[in-house]
Amino acid sequence: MTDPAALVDLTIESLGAQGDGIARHDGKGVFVAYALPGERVRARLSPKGGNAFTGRMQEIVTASPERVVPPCPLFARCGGCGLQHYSLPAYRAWKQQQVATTLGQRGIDLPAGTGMVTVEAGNRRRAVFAARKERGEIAFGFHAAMSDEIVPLDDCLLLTPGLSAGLGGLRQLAGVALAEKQAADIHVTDSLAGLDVLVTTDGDLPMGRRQAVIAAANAAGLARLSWQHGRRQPEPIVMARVPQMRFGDILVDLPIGSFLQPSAEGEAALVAAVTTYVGKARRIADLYAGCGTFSFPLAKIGRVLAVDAAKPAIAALAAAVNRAQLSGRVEGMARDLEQSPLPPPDLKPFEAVVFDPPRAGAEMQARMLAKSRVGKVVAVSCNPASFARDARILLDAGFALEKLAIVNQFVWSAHVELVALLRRR
Ligand SMILES: C[S@@+](CC[C@H](N)C(=O)[O-])C[C@H]1O[C@@H](n2cnc3c(N)ncnc32)[C@H](O)[C@@H]1O
Repeated sequence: MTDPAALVDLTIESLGAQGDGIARHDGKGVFVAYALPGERVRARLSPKGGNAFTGRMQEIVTASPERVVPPCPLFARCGGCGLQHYSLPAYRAWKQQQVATTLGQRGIDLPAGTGMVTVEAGNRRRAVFAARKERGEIAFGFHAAMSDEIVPLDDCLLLTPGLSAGLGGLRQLAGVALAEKQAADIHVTDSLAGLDVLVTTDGDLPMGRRQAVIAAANAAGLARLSWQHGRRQPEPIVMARVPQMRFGDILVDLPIGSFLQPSAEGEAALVAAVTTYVGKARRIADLYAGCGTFSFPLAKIGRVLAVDAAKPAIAALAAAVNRAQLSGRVEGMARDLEQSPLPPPDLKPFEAVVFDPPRAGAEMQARMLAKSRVGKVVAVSCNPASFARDARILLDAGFALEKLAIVNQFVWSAHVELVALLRRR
C-alpha cells in the first residue's frame, strides 16, 4: 500500500470535469491540479476519500506540448481560473469533448454541426470578491483554490474594464465597512448605470460606520450599494442611479442580487441560439426566465409567458413590460417550477418552451414536458450533467436532439454553457 505522503511519478491520462489532471496509482485515481494530459509529473499524495488520492504537484518531469505560460501572474495561487496553462485550441477541444462525454454517458450523441462560441477574457461583468479585516488591514481579492485564504487583487484579466477600474474603490469600501475579523462577500455587477454592489456578511451595517460607507460608495462612483446580513432581506444603502440592463430593446431595473449572465457576449450568443432554435412560434413559455434575458428578445417572435421563482425578478420584468407597453406580449408569473412544474394542460397553448434552470436542472419540468404535446423545447444549461439527465427524459418521450450550441463563456474555467433544440418527432 502507498504511503500517502510519498512522492510518486504519475502519467496524466486525462482532465477531469473540474479541470484537474487524472492519473492512476495503485489502482486508484489521482487528481492533480494544474497537470495536463500526457504529462509526467512528480506529486505528493494525500487521501481524497473514496477510492482516490489528491496529488500535489511538486515537479513537471515531462511537460505537454500544449502547456503555455499562463497570462496572469496570480494563476495557480488565485482560485478564479483553473486552466490558463492549457493552449487555447486544446482547451477549447477539451471543453467540447467534455460535453460529448457527459452526454454520451446518457446515450446521447452530439448532433452534427455542434459548434462552440468562445467569449474572450475581459468580458466578465459579474464577480464575487472576498474581503476580510485582520489587525486593521483589509484583504480583498478572490479566494485561493479550495481555501479561505484571500489572494489580493489589483487587476484581473477576466473582468470588464468597468469592474477592473472599480477594484480600488471596492477595497476602500470594504476597509471602512468591515469590523475587525469580519469577512464579507462583495457581489458586483457592471450594469449600464455603473457598479451595482451587494455586501453579504454576518452582521448589520452599524450606524457608526454607515456615513463612512456611504462616503466610500460615493467616492467609488457606485450606482447602488446594498447590504445583506446572513439570509435576511438586503437593505439598499446608497442608490445614486438605478442599475439597469437591456434585454432585447428593453431596459430592466435589476433587483438587488439578481441573476445575470456573466458576460454580455455570452448572453448575446445564448440569445442568438435560443431565438434561432425557437424559430417561429405564436406562443412561447420562457421557464426560469430571470428578469427576461430571453423573454424580451423572444417577444419579437411571439407572445411570451416568463416564469421564475424569484419574485423580485418577475416584478422587475413586469415593471419593464409596463414601461415599454408590452402587456399582452410578455406576461410574468412567479412560480417555483421544481415544486410546481407547469403541467400538460398549462403547457397546451405553447408551441415552444425555453428552459434555463440553475445547475440542478429542470427534472420535474422535463417530466411534465415529456407528457405534454409541446413540439419544440429549447434547453439552456450551465451543467451538461443535469442537461443530459433532463434531455434523456425528453428523448425517451419521443423528442430528438436536433441542434446543440456550446457557449464557452466561463473563460479559463472548466464550466460550459449550452443551448439545445429538442423537437418532438
Ligand atoms: C440560470 S438562471 C437563468 C435566468 C435567465 N434565463 C437568464 O438567462 O438571465 C436560473 C433562474 O432560475 C430561477 N430559479 C431557481 N430555482 C427555481 C425554481 N425552483 N423554480 C423557478 N425558477 C427557479 C432563478 O431565480 C434564476 O432566475
